[in-house]
Amino acid sequence: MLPLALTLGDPSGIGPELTLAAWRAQGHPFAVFGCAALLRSFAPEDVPIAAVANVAEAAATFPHALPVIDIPLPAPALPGTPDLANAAATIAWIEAAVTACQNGDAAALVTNPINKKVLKDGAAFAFPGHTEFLAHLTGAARPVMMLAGPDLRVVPVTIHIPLSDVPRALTADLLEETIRVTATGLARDLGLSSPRIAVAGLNPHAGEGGAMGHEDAMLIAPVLDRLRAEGMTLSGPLPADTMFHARARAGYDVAVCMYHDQALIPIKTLNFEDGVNVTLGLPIIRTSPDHGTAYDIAGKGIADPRSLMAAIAMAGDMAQARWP
Ligand SMILES: NC(=O)c1ccc[n+]([C@@H]2O[C@H](COP(=O)([O-])OP(=O)(O)OC[C@H]3O[C@@H](n4cnc5c(N)ncnc54)[C@H](O)[C@@H]3O)[C@@H](O)[C@H]2O)c1
Ligand SMILES: N[C@H](C(=O)O)[C@H](O)COP(=O)(O)O
Repeated sequence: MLPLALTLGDPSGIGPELTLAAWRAQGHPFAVFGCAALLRSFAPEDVPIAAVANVAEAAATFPHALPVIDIPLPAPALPGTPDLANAAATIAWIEAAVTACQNGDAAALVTNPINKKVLKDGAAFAFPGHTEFLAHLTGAARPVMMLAGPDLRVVPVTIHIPLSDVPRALTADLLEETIRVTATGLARDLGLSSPRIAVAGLNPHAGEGGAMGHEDAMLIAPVLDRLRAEGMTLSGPLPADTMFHARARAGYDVAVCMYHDQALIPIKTLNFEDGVNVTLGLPIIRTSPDHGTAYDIAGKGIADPRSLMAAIAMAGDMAQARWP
């Protein structure tokens, strides 16, 4: 199978050191889209760094050196101290890696964490994160963020918007499209042909019959009724505070939640070390670790590589399932 395309992410975050650890693990082969000089600057002797011309060359290189498709940084990258001058290169790594996937040179995209504000301030990055940027680059109409771990899968319907904007952003169309993309993605890439989908309410106690809000009964429930009539297996709108204990989780394959933290608090509580961020609804496969740039520990050699390694493994498994 083809190698993966791995982007280095924020060069001052923990992505570079996690990438060295992922290469040492010698899991699914990958080509790094990043800066060879940066990686050489702190790679130990047992991790040789080799600049390669393309992903195909990376396949032969990977067993004995970390292959890098080199797009050099303009400024030194100090761990934990981002430099806005490096924002454009960070974005260029993502663009080049997506092109490699679109050209069929790479099997899937795995992205190390970026810092959205650094990219916005340093390069006028106009997107809330990878999810929306990758949809823009690939022409995908409705990208869906899913966080998947051994104990839970979650999908936030609304993502990187202020909590105060959630009720206004939560439309029947968005909810319906998110559920459809989720069901399709689980069937195509994760072998769940008729996924059991639990849907959270927006309000406390799912609105308490209207006493604590109307979105649950007036917006969410009619969408679920419509999709159930098509044959989908859906439960909800459920009170979110009793959806995530072990017995509740045994009753579904994925939890669709109304906003970012309603989804990400339970998954990062249960599976922070090995959770994976998967973007559904794209024409390419994309995974990412479930964590961010972790400036507070960058360069200290204590960052846990397991989430990145899980993202690499999941990307390889999804590619194998899609193109056996
Ligand atoms: N996939 C992504 O690109 C992605 C994901 C999440 C957050 N972010 C971005 O990262 C930046 C920082 O976000 P944050 O502070 O909310 O979250 P964070 O995940 O960077 O850090 C939260 C805490 O978890 C710790 N942590 C994170 N990853 C770790 C690892 N692998 N091993 C050990 N400890 C780890 C950090 O040290 C920190 O104490 C923000 O700009 C955010 O948008 C990007
Ligand atoms: N909300 C995501 C998480 O906590 O993992 C994170 O910001 C990544 O978003 P993108 O994949 O859109 O960059």
